[in-house]
Amino acid sequence: MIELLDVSKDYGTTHALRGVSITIPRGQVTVLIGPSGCGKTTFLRVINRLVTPTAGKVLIDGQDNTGIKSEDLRRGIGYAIQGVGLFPHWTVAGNIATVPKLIGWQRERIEKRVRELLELVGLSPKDYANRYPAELSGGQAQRVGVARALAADPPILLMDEPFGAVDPLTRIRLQNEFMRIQSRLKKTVIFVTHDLEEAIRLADRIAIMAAGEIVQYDTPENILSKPANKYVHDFVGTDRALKRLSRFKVADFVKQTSAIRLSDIDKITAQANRFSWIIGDRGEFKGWLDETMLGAGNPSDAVVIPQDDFALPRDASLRQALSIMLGQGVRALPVVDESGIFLGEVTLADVEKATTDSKAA
Ligand SMILES: Nc1ncnc2c1ncn2[C@@H]1O[C@H](COP(=O)(O)OP(=O)(O)OP(=O)(O)O)[C@@H](O)[C@H]1O
Repeated sequence: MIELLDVSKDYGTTHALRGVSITIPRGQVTVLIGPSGCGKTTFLRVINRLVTPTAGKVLIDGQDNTGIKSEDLRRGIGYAIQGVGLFPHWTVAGNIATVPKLIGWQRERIEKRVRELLELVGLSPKDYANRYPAELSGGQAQRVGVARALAADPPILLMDEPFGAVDPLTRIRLQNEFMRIQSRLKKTVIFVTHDLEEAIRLADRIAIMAAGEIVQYDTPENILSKPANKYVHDFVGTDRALKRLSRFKVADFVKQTSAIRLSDIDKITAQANRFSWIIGDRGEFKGWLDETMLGAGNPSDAVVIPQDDFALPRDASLRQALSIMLGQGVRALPVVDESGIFLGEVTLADVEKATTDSKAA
C-alpha cells in the first residue's frame, strides 16, 4: 500500500502538487490521468524519491519513504518511463540487468532473469538479448522498458506513459500483454497516461488530476457514470457508453461459429446471405469466403486476409472490436487465441447490446 499524506511540491511559483492525499491499494492498477503539466510525473517521482516533496509524507507499507535506503527503493520500485529511456550503448540484456547489477546479483542469476523477462514480454531471448536499442521497433523497445522495470521483481511498478510512443495497434497489443502480465504478477502499479480509454481499460482505480490536485479517485465505472464535478464530466466527454465498452473483453462475448477448413473449400455450396470463416488444418484462422466468391465458380480463391489486420485477440476490448468493425465496414469479426486458433466470432449486434445494457446499468 502506498499513501501520500498532504503532499505538495513547488518549483518556484509552480505548484506541481497541492496537498495530495491518497491511498493506493496493493496489487491493483491505479491510473493517473489529467492534462499536461497537472503533476502526474511529479506524483510518481515523489514515491521513488526522485523528487523531494516541499511538504507532506509518502508512506510505503506504512514506512516513511525518506527512511528507506536508496538500494531498497531501487529494488522495491520498478520505473518504466515515457519514451523508454533505454541506454543506447547497452544491449537489451544489459539494459534489463541495470537494477540487478546495481544491487549486486550474481552473473548467472542475472542472465537467467533476463531470459525469463524477455520471454514474459514476448521477445525471444535468442533474437533480442544482444541487440542494441536502435535495432528495436518502438513496441519492442517499450517491452524492454517494461522488462527492465520488472527486473528485480519489485512489488511496486511506476509506469509513466509506457505505451505513449507507439502506433495504435502496437499500443493495443502492449496493453493486452500488460494485462496478461499483471493478472499473473499482481504488482502494485501506478500508471500514468493521457489516454482515457487506456485508463478505463487498464485501471482498477483512476485518479483524475488537475493543476496539482486529485479531482476524482474512483473506479472506472464510477468515473464514467458518476463524474464528481463538471471538470470530470467534461474530461470524460459525451460518448461515455462507447468508452465503457473498453471494459468489456471480447472473450466474454465470443460466440462459437462453424468454420470451414481451407482443404474442404471445394466442397462448399453457397449458403444464402452468409459468408464462411476459413481455417487451416490446425484450426488457425485464415480468412473468409462469401457466396459471391462461390458464385464466381472459383472456390479455391478464398479471400485470406492477414490475421493481424482482422482477427481479434480474445483479450481485446469491445471498443477495439467496434473500431475495427467500423474501420473495415464489417458486422462480424473472428476471434483468435494467442496461437491464432479460431475461437468464434463477435458481432456488431453484441457490441450494440453491450452498449445498450451498460447505458441502462
Ligand atoms: N524540475 C522542474 N523544475 C521546474 N518545474 C518543474 C519541474 N518538474 C516539473 N515542473 C513543473 O511542474 C508541473 C507538473 O509537472 P509534471 O511533469 O509532474 O506534469 P505531468 O502531468 O506529468 O505533465 P505531462 O503530462 O506533460 O508529462 C509543470 O508545470 C512542470 O512545468
